Amino acid sequence: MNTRTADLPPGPRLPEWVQSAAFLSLRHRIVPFLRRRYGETVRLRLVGGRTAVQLSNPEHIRQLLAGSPTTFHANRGNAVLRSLLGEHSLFLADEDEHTRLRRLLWPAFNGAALRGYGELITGLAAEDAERWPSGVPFSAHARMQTLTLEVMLRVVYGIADGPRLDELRVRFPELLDIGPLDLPGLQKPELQRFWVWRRKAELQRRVDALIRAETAERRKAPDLAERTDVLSQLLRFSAGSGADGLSDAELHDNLITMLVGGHETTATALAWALYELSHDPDQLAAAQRAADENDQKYLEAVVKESLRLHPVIHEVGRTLTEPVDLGGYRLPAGTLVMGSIGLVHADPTLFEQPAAFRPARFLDGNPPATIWLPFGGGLRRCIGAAFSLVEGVIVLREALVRWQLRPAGDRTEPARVRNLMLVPARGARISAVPRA
Ligand code: HEM
Repeated sequence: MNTRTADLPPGPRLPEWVQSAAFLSLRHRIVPFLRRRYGETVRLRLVGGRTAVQLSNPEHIRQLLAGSPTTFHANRGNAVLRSLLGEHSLFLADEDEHTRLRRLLWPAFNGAALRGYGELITGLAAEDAERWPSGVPFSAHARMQTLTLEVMLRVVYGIADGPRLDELRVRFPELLDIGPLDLPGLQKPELQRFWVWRRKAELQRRVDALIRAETAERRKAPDLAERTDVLSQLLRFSAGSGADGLSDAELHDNLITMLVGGHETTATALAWALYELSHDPDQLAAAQRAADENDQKYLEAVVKESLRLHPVIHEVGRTLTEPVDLGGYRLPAGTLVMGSIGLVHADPTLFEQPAAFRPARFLDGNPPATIWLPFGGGLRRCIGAAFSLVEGVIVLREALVRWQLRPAGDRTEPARVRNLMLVPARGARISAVPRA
């Protein structure tokens, strides 16, 4: 390895708070600039004296993601996420705790389990597509958010019609809408007795109570053995794993984690896919043909290309527990090392014409996993990756067999940061008329 023992990589000299604020709110614009200005490995200084290093060379990112879990911690356990997700979240766990939780959650995401979700998702996607407005511009992002929330409620949580479902439909989006004003309350629980933070804390308590009530009922459900939703499967697997099974608190925290990790991410990927197709008659015709023939491979390529061109998560990070040689530098313990998914996906040496939307690039054998990174990688690769691809294929099929898409504006929609994700800044507006 080309290791220097000298300093950290070069990077901007602006004050920490400027670098942090810029990175938090404009990362997708700043990161390409930093790459051009300082090279493929760049240092950032964040508030609290924290050093971050951004990698854009795929081989360095591969080393980051394949690194030992004792050296490369997710360490996402900052107060904000901990307060929202709960201390037993897979997202926050490291080393043995992470391995154990992942083993207990995995059976609900493997191939056999995924096959069981298809029918339910198809029903929800078809029902939604039947209700699209005709000939009137609408936000594909808002529409897809409503639909993927419904998938979460019915397919992941397995909640049946009734007052609990109605209430969660309203409360979940409120809970997940986290603006800058909410952050102090999440970081300092003592503030939760006051002002807007009190309302958010009450909301979280109410959601917690609803999930606990659902879980308690489901445990006793007479049809638990036959149910295919994620929660029911986890309850069954857990009961079968003896004392080592998921505790109630672990189950609860990871249900919230799946909601946070899987709802808006999938909605965003689908919204961009519909937006891109609406602007490209040839790609739309190819995708419609695939929908008519139920060519799942092609439809999956559409979702994958959407995630390449518009990665929802712009970078994936690990914190070093000891010094590591990476990217040509000896990085000290405590450094937050980020692999830039956005830069790799936009690299013309890796993807021909990277700014073009071309699903076919995913047909003749996938691009190597080291350069298509929307779900991160290594032992922590997104546990819901296959789930969201299955969902994406079904939702696209049900929409495209029914609707002719049309653009509702020019093709210049930028992304903006929302809840740590990159989402379409203007909602990915499209219009649709029934297919002839
Ligand atoms: C297009 C949709 C999605 C995208 C782009 C996405 C992206 C990601 C990324 C980048 C990570 C971090 C991986 C890493 O650190 O290497 C992650 C982790 C995770 N995702 Fe997703 N995700 C999506 C859908 C889902 C769904 C549907 C679920 C669950 C139902 C889910 C649950 C999780 C969980 C629990 C983790 C933590 C995994 C771990 O630390 O072991 N995600 N996701």
